Amino acid sequence: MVASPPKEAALSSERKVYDVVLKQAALVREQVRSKSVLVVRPEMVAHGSLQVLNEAYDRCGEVCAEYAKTFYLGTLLMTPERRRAIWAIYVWCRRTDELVDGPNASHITPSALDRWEMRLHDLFHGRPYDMLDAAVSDTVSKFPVDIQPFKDMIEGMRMDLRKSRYANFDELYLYCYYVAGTVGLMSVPVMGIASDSCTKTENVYNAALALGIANQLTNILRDIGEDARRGRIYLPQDELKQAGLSEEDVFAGKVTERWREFMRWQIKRARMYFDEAEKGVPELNPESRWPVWAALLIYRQILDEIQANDYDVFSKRAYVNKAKKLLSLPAPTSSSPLRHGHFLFPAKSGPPNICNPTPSETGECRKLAAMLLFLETSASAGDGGGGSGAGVLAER
Ligand SMILES: CC(C)=CCC/C(C)=C/CC/C(C)=C/CC/C(C)=C/[C@@H]1[C@@H](COP(=O)(O)OP(=O)(O)O)[C@]1(C)CC/C=C(\C)CC/C=C(\C)CCC=C(C)C
Ligand SMILES: [Mn+2]
Repeated sequence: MVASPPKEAALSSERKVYDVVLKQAALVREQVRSKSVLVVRPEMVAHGSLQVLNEAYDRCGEVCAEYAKTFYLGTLLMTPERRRAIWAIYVWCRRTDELVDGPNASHITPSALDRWEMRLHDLFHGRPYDMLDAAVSDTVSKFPVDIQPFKDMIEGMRMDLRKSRYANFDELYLYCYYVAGTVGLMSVPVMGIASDSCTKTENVYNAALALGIANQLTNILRDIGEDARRGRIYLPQDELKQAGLSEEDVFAGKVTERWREFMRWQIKRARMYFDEAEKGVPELNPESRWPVWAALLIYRQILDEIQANDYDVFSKRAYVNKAKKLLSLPAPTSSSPLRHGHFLFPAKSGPPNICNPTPSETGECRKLAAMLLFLETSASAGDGGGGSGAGVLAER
């Protein structure tokens, strides 16, 4: 993604990534303008394979429900077309992550990632390799999703293969863009931007990028102990040094006052990116706002849990239990939204009013009830993807 010839070498990662955001926003603006209103094209497959395609999407939904309860929870409120498109993108992202973070990761090589990128190119050109790829092929044929964020996520996996230390936040930011900011860029064309949105497209994409960065920074802070045990430290080396901390302190896993001070700053920065992301949610298609709010609210609570654990990310794994997930799905009153946590749900973008639902919101309430039921019955309280699991998605 980021070919930086010498003259651009001085550009910060945030600037380089923002150029990608501008390109993505321009692309989708052009595509939507050419279609005037984005019409999801009917199934472009012969009847026989329609059945296979539906099965493929169903499988994607099962994988998302199994590996990423928080994201799956969010998708239950989306329209069926959008929901299954996000499932397909989720599965592609999970399979990509599993190449370097799954049970077969020790065998992965740069050439295997090159082969994965060739498969990506094929599925974008209607030549899917297997049924899970076919769901992504169908998704990208219906929504103005560009290949660049997918290629950049693979670049993030190459970075994970060759790099286990990050000199400064600029390096870490680029990594977070590659593995997580890209998810936001992939998702916006499916989530859709509200027809009455008055903000620039790039502002929505920037918020999506910020949610990815915020999620990844949170994920890194949650997994410091786990990653250190694998010999990986994502925390910026210069910031550790400034805090009077060394790599040995990270490996020793002691919670000292210096460590607490260091973590307070890391958490504060992650929250700043969540704040940036919040600005974009009200600009999304109404049916996509709530899934993103739910994912944002629940994932951000991991930061609260890290603080509640007195910053002990070495012997404890911060997670949001089901009760707290349920509580974080606020239900604003009919007159005005409740003030929840750190922000007020602006009337036009808050979740469905489940106190005095209007007829249109009754449908939303049914969906919300489905979400709550899913939470109640879901086996574990895992957050996000809950790790790489049994590798059932490994590249075949
Ligand atoms: C409803 C919703 C948010 C849908 C997005 C679902 C989706 C496509 C998620 C893909 C996640 C994934 C598997 C990415 C592969 C790389 C990776 C593992 C990224 C990390 C995700 C969580 O991983 P996990 O919790 O499983 O961690 P471990 O593997 O156990 O260590 C990341 C932390 C990044 C996830 C990034 C996002 C979810 C960004 C989503 C952003 C949007 C949907 C944009 C919303 C739009 C606006 C305007 C805010
Ligand atoms: Mn992780």
